[in-house]
Amino acid sequence: MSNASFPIKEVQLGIHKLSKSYHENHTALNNISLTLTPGIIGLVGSNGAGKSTLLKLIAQLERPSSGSIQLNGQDVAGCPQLIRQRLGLLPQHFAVYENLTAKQFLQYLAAVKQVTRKHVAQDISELLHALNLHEFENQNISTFSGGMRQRLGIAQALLGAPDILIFDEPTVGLDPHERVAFRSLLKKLGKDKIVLLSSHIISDLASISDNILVLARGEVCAFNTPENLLQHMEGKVWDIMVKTTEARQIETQFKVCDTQYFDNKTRLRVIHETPPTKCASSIAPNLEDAYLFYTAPCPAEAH
Ligand SMILES: Nc1ncnc2c1ncn2[C@@H]1O[C@H](COP(=O)(O)OP(=O)(O)OP(=O)(O)O)[C@@H](O)[C@H]1O
Repeated sequence: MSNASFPIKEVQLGIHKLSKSYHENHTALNNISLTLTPGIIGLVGSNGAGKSTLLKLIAQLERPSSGSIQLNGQDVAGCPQLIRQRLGLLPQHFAVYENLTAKQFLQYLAAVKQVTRKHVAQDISELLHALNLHEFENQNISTFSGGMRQRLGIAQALLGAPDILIFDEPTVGLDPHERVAFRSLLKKLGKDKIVLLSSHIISDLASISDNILVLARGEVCAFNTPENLLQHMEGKVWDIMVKTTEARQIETQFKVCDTQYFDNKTRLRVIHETPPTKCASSIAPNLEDAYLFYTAPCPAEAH
């Protein structure tokens, strides 16, 4: 497919049968195929599920063992620059130059990234404002708190107005106010950019993601809108109040996603296709239930 079939501003990433193995007998990512278009894609999965591996492959920081990535229909294998020049990246471990000020750091990175936009100084000033760092722009980064560093990391990813944004756990270290501000910034960005966002905090992704991508053991378990994921869970989440001794038995048979203890009773939130017990009542699902439905092993099967 040629680039001409896409509108000038539109960006599309095609991921085709992508696999990555770091060792002979361990596959970090197994045969993943996806099409990503502008919008916010929330990436979730347990530790080691393959989230960072997928993000690193898309960012052209690592090469796949097999499979391919296409930008607007063009295979990027021989030309990683195709993606790199349109990419903003906040890696999981973000390094800074401690002795530069926030403004100097962004100026330096703009030069490294060869940002050619006319008004780089104005862009930097706007980014410092958007991330609530303008008051500290002339302060050395060595004096910054963890949350301020993370915001600086987000600002540097946005330099040059890239149309593919990758944020690996961006909300780590942000206080609740900053999380809210970051979410509203993302909402604006997601209108015409592909924004890939990984997090362990499902509630952070629930309200802003256009689609949620669930990875487990290197494979895609689900890729759907939050609404469709919730709809799929209807009638599969149960509230059960039993004697504490009976609760133990239920825990060994079903996926239990919450447990509350009272005097001699226990309330369980259970995920199952059919009522797990006679006294189970159906309750409204949330995205955490959906996540556990796809990723948690069923205890009965594990035995
Ligand atoms: N450079 C590497 N060398 C060897 N194994 C690696 C390397 N990077 C990742 N892995 C392995 O690949 C698998 C997927 O790791 P990855 O970092 O992608 O998971 P993740 O979902 O991002 O996990 P986390 O939530 O803990 O960050 C893990 O088993 C991990 O140990």
